[in-house]
Amino acid sequence: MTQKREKNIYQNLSALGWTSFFQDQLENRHSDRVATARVVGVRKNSFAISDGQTEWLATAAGKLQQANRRYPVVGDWVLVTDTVIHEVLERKNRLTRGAAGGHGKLEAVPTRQQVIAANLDTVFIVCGLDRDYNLRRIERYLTLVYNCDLTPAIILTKADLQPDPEAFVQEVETIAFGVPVHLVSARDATGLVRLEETIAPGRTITMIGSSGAGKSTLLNRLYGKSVQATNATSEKVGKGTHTTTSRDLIVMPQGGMIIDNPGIREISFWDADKGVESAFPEIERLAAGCRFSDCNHAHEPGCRVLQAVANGEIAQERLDSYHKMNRELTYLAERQHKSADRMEKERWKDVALKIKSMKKNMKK
Ligand SMILES: Nc1nc2c(ncn2[C@@H]2O[C@H](COP(=O)(O)OP(=O)(O)OP(=O)(O)O)[C@@H](O)[C@H]2O)c(=O)[nH]1
Ligand SMILES: [Zn+2]
Repeated sequence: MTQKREKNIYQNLSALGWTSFFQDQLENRHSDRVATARVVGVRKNSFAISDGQTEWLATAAGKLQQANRRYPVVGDWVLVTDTVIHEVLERKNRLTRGAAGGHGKLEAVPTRQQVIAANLDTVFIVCGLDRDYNLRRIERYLTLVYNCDLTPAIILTKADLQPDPEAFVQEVETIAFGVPVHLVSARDATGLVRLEETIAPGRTITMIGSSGAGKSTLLNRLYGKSVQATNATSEKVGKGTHTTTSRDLIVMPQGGMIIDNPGIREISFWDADKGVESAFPEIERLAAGCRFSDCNHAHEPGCRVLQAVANGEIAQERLDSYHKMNRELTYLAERQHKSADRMEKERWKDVALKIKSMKKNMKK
């Protein structure tokens, strides 16, 4: 490959978020037939991929279906020959949640993970200032994002529907602890300029929030024209249906990229390592002052957290929410440890059986 062509390719890819983290993975395996591309859309049986200049459809090689292989999701960097993806590069990070398990119940335990998007710089937690507004749900989203080791920003949409939208910002800030809270309206363009700064060239953002929170509308507004179908434009299809069906990565005129996700009804956790510390820093800080170092902040004497609830420093709902998520994450972590243990035991049982049959054969 000529140096000039290589430089051009690199420029196109870096506009899509390509960095040395991915480049390093290509060491020693350069082939002219293999191209690198980013997954920008997930269709039923294929993937839309782009190298920053051309976009085309590709399918995943059969071997990627194996359980221990990475299967492409939107935002992934892949190695592709013509229209076949045969490898998904290691991810810088990913947004995952638990899937399946009981329905409707928040505390239902998920049985497998669902990677929503990969290689992200910021996650927009989008919440409408209408019936969608729910402080406890924002807390849950924050916990989900922190547990995936990602950077959140909170976007409150539909500011135009409230006479005093700033009051909501103040309330959200009491649980956000330094996470930026943006107030926007797609009606009168409130807050859009400030938001644009976060969509800097090469950066990837994904939006999560319930159906109808205003994600697609916001994306269209930021883009300057309609690139994503919204509930309003597809109303004839029927109410209550999700408008966003594919998770598309859209390159914005601001230079960055936004991934619009279909509304998430159930926010089940999958990554549990981080616990709830990051999302409830004030409770963790107070907990250090409890009389017992293993205090559960339930009914123990000398509990600093319960004291704070009693004197109004911390809302009861906030503590309830803390307990609930803590229970979920602890249970999930234990279960994942157990199944990892079980897999390890089964592996050794296999090895022992193989040795036994080898010995038997040697004796013959
Ligand atoms: N008044 C007002 N309405 C808005 C605003 N943003 C979105 N809406 C309305 O809210 C409804 C839902 O907006 P969408 O953008 O489709 O919501 P979504 O989050 O993308 O929904 P899904 O694609 O189902 O996840 C539509 O009727 C929009 O017109 C806003 O800033 N102000
Ligand atoms: Zn305590």
